[in-house]
Amino acid sequence: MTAITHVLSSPSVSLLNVIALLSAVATCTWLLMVQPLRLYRYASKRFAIANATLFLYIIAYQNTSIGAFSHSGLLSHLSLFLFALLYQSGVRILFKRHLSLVGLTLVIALVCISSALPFMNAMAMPLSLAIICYMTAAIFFNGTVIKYAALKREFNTLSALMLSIPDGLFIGVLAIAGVSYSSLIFSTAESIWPLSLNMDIALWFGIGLVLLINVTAMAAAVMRLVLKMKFLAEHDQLTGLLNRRAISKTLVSLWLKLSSDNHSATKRERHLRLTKGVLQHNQSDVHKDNNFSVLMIDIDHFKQINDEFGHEAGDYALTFVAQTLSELVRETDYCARFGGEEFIVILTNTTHDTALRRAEAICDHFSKAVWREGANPITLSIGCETATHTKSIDQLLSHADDALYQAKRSGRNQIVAYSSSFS
Ligand SMILES: Nc1nc2c(ncn2[C@@H]2O[C@H](COP(=O)(O)OP(=O)(O)OP(=O)(O)O)[C@@H](O)[C@H]2O)c(=O)[nH]1
Repeated sequence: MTAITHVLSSPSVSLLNVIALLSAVATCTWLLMVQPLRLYRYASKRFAIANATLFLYIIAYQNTSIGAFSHSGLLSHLSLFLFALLYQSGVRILFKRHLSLVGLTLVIALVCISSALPFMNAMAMPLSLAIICYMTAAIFFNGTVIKYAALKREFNTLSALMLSIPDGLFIGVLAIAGVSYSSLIFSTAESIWPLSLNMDIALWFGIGLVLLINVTAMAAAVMRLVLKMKFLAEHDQLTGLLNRRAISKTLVSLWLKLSSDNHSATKRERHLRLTKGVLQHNQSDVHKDNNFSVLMIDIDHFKQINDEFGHEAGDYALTFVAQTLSELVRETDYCARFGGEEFIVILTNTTHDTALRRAEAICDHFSKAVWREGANPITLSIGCETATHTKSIDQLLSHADDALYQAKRSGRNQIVAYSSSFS
């Protein structure tokens, strides 16, 4: 406690105080604001402890100016190593990457051995500090690579780069410090900061880094959270397919592409077309490449599956159908669970005849597929309708639904194309 009071009250370490304050605020933010949300609980705990370690580093660091290569200097570098270790493990948890135990053990062993060296031979201090700096940089580098790769995959290169720059700078500083200590291994120089860098600039740099490293870690956590929430909002929990809400959005965007002049339309015109359809357009307005067809699919006698094998088996059957459908369609097509045991497939760039052939192939595949030993194959009834800009989305869906109803009425396990005679 006296050491903390000493750091905060000493006028000669005012910038250091700012870093101490920032790391304390960051610790509290992770603990008091992120932690209670029960999101990324383990990662935020690691980030909080990492910042607390940084606070410890500052307490140790303020003594290093008393004598170069003192034991408190060693402690300060060790606490920085601990900070990197905790920060990196927080990043790993956040991005769900497993720890390489062999690599970690090797790094920790190296640091432990090098920390013990100065106690046996005082001249070994620069070597010891150099190793700790390199190992700290290596640990940080590992975390940064994981963070960059994950953010690049989930978002884009620019976001990944922006959120990794502070980590990169920190690695650079550690590497420079390591090189400086290395150059002192065989010299008798006393300065602990051999580059004779202006101390104020170094401290301001430190303040910026602490701030940025925490802000970018929080930004990464928030971005991942938003992504997770978006995924949950758009996907069916049981099957993992798109849900009704998401497929409706997809239908709107496909429909807008289909309508050749949608770019020139006003918002109100577009809304009217989406809800009511456009009757006055001629066929030449339609982009051939933007054709799409809708297959409304329903599992036959699904209630019997539940009754005969239980609800869990029913759930498995739904997952089986979802997975098989996803495998049977192209990557450019869309597959969604529309509700209960009803699915919808959107076949992009597909004309009516091709859609019927592909629906036939789907039905065929299911009638032969084994989903459970001893159980009859699952059969599907499919209603098919192809989009035109003269139909609204509601009309398109209701036509596909009418066709599906017709398939059920005609005996199930078949495909029916919509015909105006149904209405
Ligand atoms: N296991 C399971 N069952 C579900 C789920 N959602 C809906 N169901 C069941 O699906 C069944 C649908 O039954 P029905 O609407 O009568 O349809 P069906 O038995 O498939 O008959 P047809 O559609 O006429 O061939 C109901 O028993 C629902 O309880 C689910 O998520 N899991």
